[in-house]
Amino acid sequence: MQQSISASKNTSTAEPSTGFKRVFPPLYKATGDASKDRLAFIHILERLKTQKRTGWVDHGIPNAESISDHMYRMSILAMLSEDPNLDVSKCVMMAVVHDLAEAQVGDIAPREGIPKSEKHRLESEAMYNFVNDMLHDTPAAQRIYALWEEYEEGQSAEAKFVKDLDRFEMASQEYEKAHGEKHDLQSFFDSSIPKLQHPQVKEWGKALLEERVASASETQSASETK
Ligand SMILES: Nc1nc2c(ncn2[C@H]2C[C@H](O)[C@@H](COP(=O)(O)O)O2)c(=O)[nH]1
Ligand SMILES: [Mn+2]
Repeated sequence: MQQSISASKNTSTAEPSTGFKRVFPPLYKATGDASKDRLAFIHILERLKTQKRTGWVDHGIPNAESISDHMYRMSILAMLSEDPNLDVSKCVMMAVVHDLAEAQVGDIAPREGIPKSEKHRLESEAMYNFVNDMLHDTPAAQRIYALWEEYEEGQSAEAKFVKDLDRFEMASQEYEKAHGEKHDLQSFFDSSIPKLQHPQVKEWGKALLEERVASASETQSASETK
């Protein structure tokens, strides 16, 4: 068996070199049949396509986007990077795995009040279940885990850039346009745009807010002329 992300042998209580210690028994128990276990991973990915993003659902948005919708646009936004210091391919891969654990844990929104440490632990358990029990720690699986962990640590230039994309992508969802003022979505802008760090994404955020102001005044003047 490949040297797993765990430093020790691949047992259910294996502690990976990253010091991760599994607390709960895995949701998926490896059968040992690599093909069967890999299919379990392939099937669980479907939840990213069907699970709607909690923040929008909580605000009553009908037909809200899914988790993979969000990650897909982020991956395209990553390809728009003009920053020579960023590894764009790495950013694209990081964008498409950053919320992967939500296939098992669900999309935890800030308003649910789950502590960051608990959210991280639940998501680490899920990622470990995917990589260790479903994908048998193959080098490709370990690459997924490493990208996810780098995003979570948020220290590298790529991780900071992708976190910016996470925030900007959410703010650029056009629910106000689609549903008028019926839903107060101000918190989605307040919690994202002001936190943008990367110059290019800050530029995008500024343009987005200018567009939002212009659109609101168009709506306002249209309603006044009715
Ligand atoms: N109601 C709000 N929901 C928010 C806000 N910021 C994020 N969110 C939602 C969006 C997603 O459903 C979820 C987390 O998204 P990740 O991409 O980080 O997994 O939380 C907000 O300000 N208000
Ligand atoms: Mn995200």
